[in-house]
Amino acid sequence: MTSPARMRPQHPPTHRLADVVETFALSPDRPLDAALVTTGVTVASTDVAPGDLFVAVPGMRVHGATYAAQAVDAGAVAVVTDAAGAELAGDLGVPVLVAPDPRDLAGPLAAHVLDEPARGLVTVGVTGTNGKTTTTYFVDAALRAAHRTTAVLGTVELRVGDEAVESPRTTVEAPALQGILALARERGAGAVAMEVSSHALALGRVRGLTFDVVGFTNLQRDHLDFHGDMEGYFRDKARLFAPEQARRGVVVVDDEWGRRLAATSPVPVETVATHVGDPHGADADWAVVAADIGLDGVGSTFTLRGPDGTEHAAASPLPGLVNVSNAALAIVLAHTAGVDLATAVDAVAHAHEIPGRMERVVERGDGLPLCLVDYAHTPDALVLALEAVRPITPGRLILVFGSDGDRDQGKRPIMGQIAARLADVLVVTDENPRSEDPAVIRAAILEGVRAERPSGTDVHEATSRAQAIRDALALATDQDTVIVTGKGHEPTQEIAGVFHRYNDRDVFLAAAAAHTPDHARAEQHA
Ligand SMILES: CC(=O)N[C@H]1[C@@H](OP(=O)(O)OP(=O)(O)OC[C@H]2O[C@@H](n3ccc(=O)[nH]c3=O)[C@H](O)[C@@H]2O)O[C@H](CO)[C@@H](O)[C@@H]1O[C@H](C)C(=O)N[C@@H](C)C(=O)N[C@H](CCC(=O)O)C(=O)O
Ligand SMILES: Nc1ncnc2c1ncn2[C@@H]1O[C@H](COP(=O)(O)OP(=O)(O)OP(=O)(O)O)[C@@H](O)[C@H]1O
Repeated sequence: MTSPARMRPQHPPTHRLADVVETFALSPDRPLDAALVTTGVTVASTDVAPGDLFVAVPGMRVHGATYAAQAVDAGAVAVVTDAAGAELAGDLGVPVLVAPDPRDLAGPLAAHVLDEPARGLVTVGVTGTNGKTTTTYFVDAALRAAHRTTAVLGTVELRVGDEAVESPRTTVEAPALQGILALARERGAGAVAMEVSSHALALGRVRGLTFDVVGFTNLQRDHLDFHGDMEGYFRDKARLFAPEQARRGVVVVDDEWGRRLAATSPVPVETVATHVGDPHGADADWAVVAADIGLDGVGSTFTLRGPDGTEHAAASPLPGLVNVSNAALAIVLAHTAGVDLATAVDAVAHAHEIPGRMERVVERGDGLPLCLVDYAHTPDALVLALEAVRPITPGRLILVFGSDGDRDQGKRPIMGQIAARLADVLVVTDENPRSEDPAVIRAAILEGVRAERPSGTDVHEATSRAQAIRDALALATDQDTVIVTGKGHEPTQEIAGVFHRYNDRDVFLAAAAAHTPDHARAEQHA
């Protein structure tokens, strides 16, 4: 698979270094050779391509200037940094260009050097605590119906047209983002949909990009270690709704944070209320006025009232009311980004599977249960996932799950308790144990399970995640649903510092292929 660092244009433009220095009022440490040119920008020495400007930013761990010599060895033509960085870097044999805030500059600098790639693209950004990935894929489905080639960027992957690479994080660093946008433009893409994390907003990763439309899903308690408190978290999210970042916005007003954002946003916003019967729906521009579980026994149908009062029959292809919310937001986002409303409604209803998000890996039938993979790894998300799957499960709900090591320990028994309350059969296993003893993590989960289900009936434990999936399939009939939660699309499992190639979907498919359905078992015994 291509490295994210290689998601760059093949034929980048060329800019004279002296012009860049003048445009951004940089202070060079020496007279500049008029022949010096640059063709790219990066903040990571490991990603330098010959011709790049290396922007050395002060980080939380280390100053990027520590790696300036490596960047120059890899072909960087100059280093942009602050005064402290210039001192750290010393004499590198290439110009050192000083700026007061190199982190803030990295995005605009990359956009300039790559000739403002976003200008030729329709751009949609989605932020919020939950639902970013799902909403972004729904938006991409609608954009694809209107623009033949699109790009979609987020937690799961960085995809331009048919080429995809694993994503290093939800929102990549600013110069990497501009590089991907330039690649998208080079490949003839018409539109880009991307997730914008709160970390990205706080760390300027989308600086230099003014989105055509941005969306807000919701705000729930999360990442307070980084943002300090809910006010700080909200302030960072709200940065996306500033005029230099977005032309227009669409805000889900189901929670108080969304209502506050809509009321204070400096850019024009449309509001969407997605809870049927919520009194805030009356004031919202768009509102979900009816919703029913039903589409193919998996998704939901719903009615979306528009600003002119017209009602539109719409559908979400994923189970659960949260996905009605995500689908409604995506439809309005795509429409605001120029997609005809009927086209957006139809495209979202038929959106392809989203890797690891309620992904249907095996369909029910021929002795096999419905097999789903979901990313739910918090107590709230686990409740939503199990509640969404119950109505489409004629038999038993079988859950394979665990909990991460080196992360929130308090949630382990809570997840166990929720699982025991909402699922019928449990297979407790490992997620990413990291540096912790996996048995200790499972024991904490099982403590919560026992609190809810002291009998221990239908509770199993498996020391290997792949074995847990095989065990679950062996227990299931075609009336049951097996759902594996926690890792979603993840391509690796982290155990004791080693990332092993591992993916729930692949294991599920292999186990299903090897599975001997009930009726065949009965025939074999006959
Ligand atoms: C808080 C945060 O996001 N930190 C990220 C940030 O750290 P930092 O700026 O403090 O950088 P640093 O590690 O001190 O290094 C300083 C500079 O030296 C450079 N460097 C460093 C090493 C080297 O060999 N060469 C080199 O050039 C780095 O690229 C960086 O520019 O830049 C680093 C380099 O790109 C990231 O590794 C690091 O992500 C950390 C590991 C991380 O886990 N980030 C998470 C929290 C994050 O961003 N998550 C959100 C999603 C959250 C969610 O919604 O769940 C995301 O968008 O993914
Ligand atoms: N609109 C929503 N409101 C509340 N919860 C949601 C919503 N959409 C999805 N979820 C829950 O959040 C989980 C993550 O969904 P999704 O991946 O789309 O969100 P995300 O914002 O990208 O989160 P992450 O960064 O963790 O991937 C899902 O398992 C689902 O249970």
